[in-house]
Amino acid sequence: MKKQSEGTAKISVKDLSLYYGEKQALYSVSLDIEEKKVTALIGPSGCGKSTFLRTLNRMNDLIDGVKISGDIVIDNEDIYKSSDVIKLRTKVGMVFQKPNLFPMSIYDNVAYGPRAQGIKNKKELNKIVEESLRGAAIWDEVKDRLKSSALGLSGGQQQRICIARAIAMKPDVILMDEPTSALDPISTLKVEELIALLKKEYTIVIVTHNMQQAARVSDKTAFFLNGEIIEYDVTNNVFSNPKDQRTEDYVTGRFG
Ligand SMILES: Nc1ncnc2c1ncn2[C@@H]1O[C@H](COP(=O)(O)OP(=O)(O)OP(=O)(O)O)[C@@H](O)[C@H]1O
Repeated sequence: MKKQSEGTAKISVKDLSLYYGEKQALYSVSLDIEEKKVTALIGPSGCGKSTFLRTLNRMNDLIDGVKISGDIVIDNEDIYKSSDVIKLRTKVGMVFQKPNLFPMSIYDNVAYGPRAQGIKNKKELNKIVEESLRGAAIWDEVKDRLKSSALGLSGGQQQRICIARAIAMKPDVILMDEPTSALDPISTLKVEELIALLKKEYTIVIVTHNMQQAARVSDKTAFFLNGEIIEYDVTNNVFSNPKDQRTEDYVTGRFG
């Protein structure tokens, strides 16, 4: 039973099903995602975690033959009924598995989105770039080389620049699809520390294969299996006191 004392739902998903052509990938998924918390999506390969994540900013719309039913309400607005996908993707930013910076300077990468939105004033752009890099805990490392190529940074630094690029759009929600799977342990730790800072301001949903990571960074965890949510609870309960045998088997490493 869901307790009423829990935080406010920023995102409310009801009865969401998704098909890639004939193949069903999500089965009537319902989930309330709390504001300014970190929600982890875990489960074995192919269970639908990334598919689910991508529905939250309509990234699946870009794939041919995708059919979606159900509702996703963000801030009282059904995102599949409103047609303004650009506005949605500004509000719900995304960070991918591999850093995907543009072959341009650090500054231009972070300023890219704001410029595309029409911001041209240099002072204003400088402010956004600095605030975003500070917000992504990488300002001190790059402040003296803002005009150098972003691709000259380490993978971990590049991923934090990707996070800065997302922050520069002033989103409410940041989706992260296995953001540390391509990183070494020290860079992973830095990104995890950053996630802990970011949740003061943003609602974060993260897909991870790394169970320790889910346990370290998230407040709530949803366990997916074959396109369904098997268990969704406070992270500590999912890992220490799971209600479903399948969750227990997964978190204790019996399959996956
Ligand atoms: N573009 C696509 N076209 C067709 N089927 C797809 C597509 N993307 C994903 N699928 C299928 O949908 C199911 C769910 O995939 P999804 O990538 O969401 O799982 P996942 O849990 O994120 O897996 P992983 O942990 O391996 O990334 C899988 O069976 C996958 O093969």
